[in-house]
Amino acid sequence: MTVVLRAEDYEYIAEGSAHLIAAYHGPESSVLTGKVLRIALEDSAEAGDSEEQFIRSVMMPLVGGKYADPGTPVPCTREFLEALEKRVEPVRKHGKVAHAIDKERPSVLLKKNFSASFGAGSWCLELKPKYYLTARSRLLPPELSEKYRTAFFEMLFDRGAVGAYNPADLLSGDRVRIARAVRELWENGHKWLKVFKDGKAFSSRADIEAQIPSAILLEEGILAMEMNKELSDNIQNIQTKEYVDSYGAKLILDELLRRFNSDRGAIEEKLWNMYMNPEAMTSLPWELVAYETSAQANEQSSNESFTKAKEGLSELDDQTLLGFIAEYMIAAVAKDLSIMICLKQDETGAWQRSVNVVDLGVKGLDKVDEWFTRDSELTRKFKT
Ligand SMILES: O=P(O)(O)O[C@@H]1[C@@H](OP(=O)(O)O)[C@H](OP(=O)(O)O)[C@H](O)[C@H](OP(=O)(O)O)[C@H]1OP(=O)(O)O
Ligand SMILES: Nc1ncnc2c1ncn2[C@@H]1O[C@H](COP(=O)(O)OP(=O)(O)OP(=O)(O)O)[C@@H](O)[C@H]1O
Repeated sequence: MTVVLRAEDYEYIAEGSAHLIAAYHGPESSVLTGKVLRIALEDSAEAGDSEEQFIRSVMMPLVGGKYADPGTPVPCTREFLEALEKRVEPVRKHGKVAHAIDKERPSVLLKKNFSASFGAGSWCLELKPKYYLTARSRLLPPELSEKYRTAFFEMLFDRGAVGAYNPADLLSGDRVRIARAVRELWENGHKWLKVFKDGKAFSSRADIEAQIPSAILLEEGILAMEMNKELSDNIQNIQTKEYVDSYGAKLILDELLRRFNSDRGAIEEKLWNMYMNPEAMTSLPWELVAYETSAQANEQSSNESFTKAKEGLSELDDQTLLGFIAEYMIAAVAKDLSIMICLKQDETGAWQRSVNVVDLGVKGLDKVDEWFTRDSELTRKFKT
């Protein structure tokens, strides 16, 4: 699709470590009104086109097609990206790492603006239902067996990071539990709950309260989550399926690197073929799945099952190993997605509500080492 993009028509919404999102505020346009641009930052792994394909083929069937928008790639010029960078620079709130806009990209993604689905007067609550994953495989050494019982967020909670927030509450479909999770994030001022008005993020809870009582806003958000239990169930299913954990993923990746002469590019390419043919994905064979927690209580049996599973890796074919990695990478996307709850009160006082999901882009294989190191350290530190 070809459209004329002008930097002066765009306002900054937000950014992560890989993309910057800018909303259209220009003259009425059948193509651009109500849309955002998702613009790659330097060092972001994926290109716009492949992200759109990944979201369409892999993530939309999993989260539910009506909740997501894969976007449409549109060509852009270097001049546009330079002008846009100049325009948004003074208001940018960088992610964990600050990156410039990647001016070499030939296209950007045009997507629905889920922070302002109802136009002017829209409020939006952005919730990140992080971190559900618990280990499910025998490819976890016995010394890290705490992971069989403990979800990632609980380990962080133990370090005082997120109060009593529990993503299982947020995704439960039960109003009381959802309220507990949402209020916890609100009261802790945690970044996994952000608020936007007309597509602009607030920088403090006090600024929000000055415009609307938080009790009203949160209540509407909680109700929207309760009414969209189907989405919660879908996200929960992806986050809690039987995956290898980061330790298992690293072992499998190392095995694949040996087979493909240490070429991550070749593995990523094969993985990509798999993403585009999801029916080719296999499920974890029972030999690699643990589940019986009694085995964990018995250290000898646990040691044996780990050694056996680890040795067994070399006997599994490439397709099976790639299938484990593909499913693990998909779970990693699901643990980092955002739910955008858009709300608007009409003249009669009634609220309109829409619930959508963003940040469904594919993650690069180079992340596995980072996740492995962090998970292992966190698990070892937990309860010490
Ligand atoms: O590593 P985590 O769990 O802290 O999550 C990162 C996020 O941190 P946060 O949830 O805000 O604490 C981080 O969010 P911010 O940039 O801090 O807003 C990103 O979402 C990052 O994903 P990616 O590397 O850009 O694909 C996320 O990284 P991965 O999901 O790739 O690990
Ligand atoms: N379609 C959208 N409509 C409105 N706002 C959006 C949309 N997509 C993303 N955003 C906002 O922009 C932020 C950054 O987008 P996103 O998370 O997709 O960036 P990223 O850099 O790829 O990811 P990460 O946060 O994982 O680094 C989101 O947290 C959300 O606040």
